[in-house]
Amino acid sequence: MPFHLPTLFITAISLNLMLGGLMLVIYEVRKTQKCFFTWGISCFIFGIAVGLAGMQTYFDQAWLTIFVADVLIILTPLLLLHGLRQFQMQRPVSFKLVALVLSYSALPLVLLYTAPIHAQTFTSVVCAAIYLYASIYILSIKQAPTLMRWMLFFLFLAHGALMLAQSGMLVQNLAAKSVVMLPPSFEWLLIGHLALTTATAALFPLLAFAMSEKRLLEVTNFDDLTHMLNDRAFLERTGLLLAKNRIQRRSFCVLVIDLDHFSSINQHYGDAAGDECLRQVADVIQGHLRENDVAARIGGEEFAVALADVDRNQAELISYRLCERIGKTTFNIAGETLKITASIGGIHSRSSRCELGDLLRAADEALYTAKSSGRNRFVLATQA
Ligand SMILES: Nc1nc2c(ncn2[C@@H]2O[C@H](COP(=O)(O)OP(=O)(O)OP(=O)(O)O)[C@@H](O)[C@H]2O)c(=O)[nH]1
Repeated sequence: MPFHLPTLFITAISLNLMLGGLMLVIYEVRKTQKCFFTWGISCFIFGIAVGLAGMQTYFDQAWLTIFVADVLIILTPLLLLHGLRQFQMQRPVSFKLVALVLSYSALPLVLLYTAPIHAQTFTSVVCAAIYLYASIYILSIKQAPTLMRWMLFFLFLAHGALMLAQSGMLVQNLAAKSVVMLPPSFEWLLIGHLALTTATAALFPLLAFAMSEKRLLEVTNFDDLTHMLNDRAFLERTGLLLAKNRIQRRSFCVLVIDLDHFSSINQHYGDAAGDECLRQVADVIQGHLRENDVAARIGGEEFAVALADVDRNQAELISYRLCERIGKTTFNIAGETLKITASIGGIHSRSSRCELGDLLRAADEALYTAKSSGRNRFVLATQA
């Protein structure tokens, strides 16, 4: 079915103006994310470029309807790529790459703009190269959710392939005076182009919101210093583990690990050294637990561990190993090696009715006993 070319142009312009407006609205509420401003401008520029290109048959000014239009068409994916770089780096990014590619592309267009199909072939090849590059670039944005990264990869790849197909078709019709004389299948390419632009533009805000959501969860659930769970997340996850244990009538153990005389590390080596020590202790703890166990930093130099489905012997063995491993680890801090010990208080419970608050209180009491009886040891209480 042949399409009416002016209708396609008008649809493309309106769609891009709408998408550009949407991006600017998002930028208005998320001023720190400059990428939305860049993507918005990219949509507007594409709308203007399509408008100029659409005037080819009505307005005999090739420098405007071909040269300027094609430069703007190349600028569109370049700005899209620039926005992705701003998004990835989360800081101002230099426009050097955009300026460089644009000037190298504008030079051949100065020679080609009197031959519309030749100019458009060149423009399509440059755009294809930028889209293909963007498809590889998006895979390097590791902080983006995997599914979204792959969706954008395929969209950019498809856009690059479409642009190559467009240039192939243009090469076969180099004798044509304008795109109006091209076969109807050319219009299908334009429709594909519109569909891909819309899908890509719709994914960008989702990408940014998914990232903010991820960051928010990190801030609320994880400790910045050690990247372990924080006390809030520990209570939440251990509560779930305990509920599961209740259903399966399995025994449960909570350990509270407190570093000994930690204030002296800060006093002798400084707070930064103390921080590094905490990070390394966190690694030691996490390296000794099973996949289903929950470990967290619940206070300054205090950690907690919830062990699901362990009998008393296993709980003792784990407590002993943790104490021994922390005590034996040599911490390399600011060129110096130092040692640190930990005291562990724990509660092993066989009751399916135990409450987390009670278990933590009992573990704290056991910790107090471990500290007052000399430190660098574990005390494990039992709740029937
Ligand atoms: N570097 C660093 N120090 C911290 C952090 N949070 C708490 N601390 C320090 O941890 C120390 C805890 O001191 P205390 O509660 O007296 O305990 P302690 O010196 O380990 O002695 P005992 O627990 O009785 O063996 C204090 O000096 C805090 O400043 C942190 O995030 N980084």
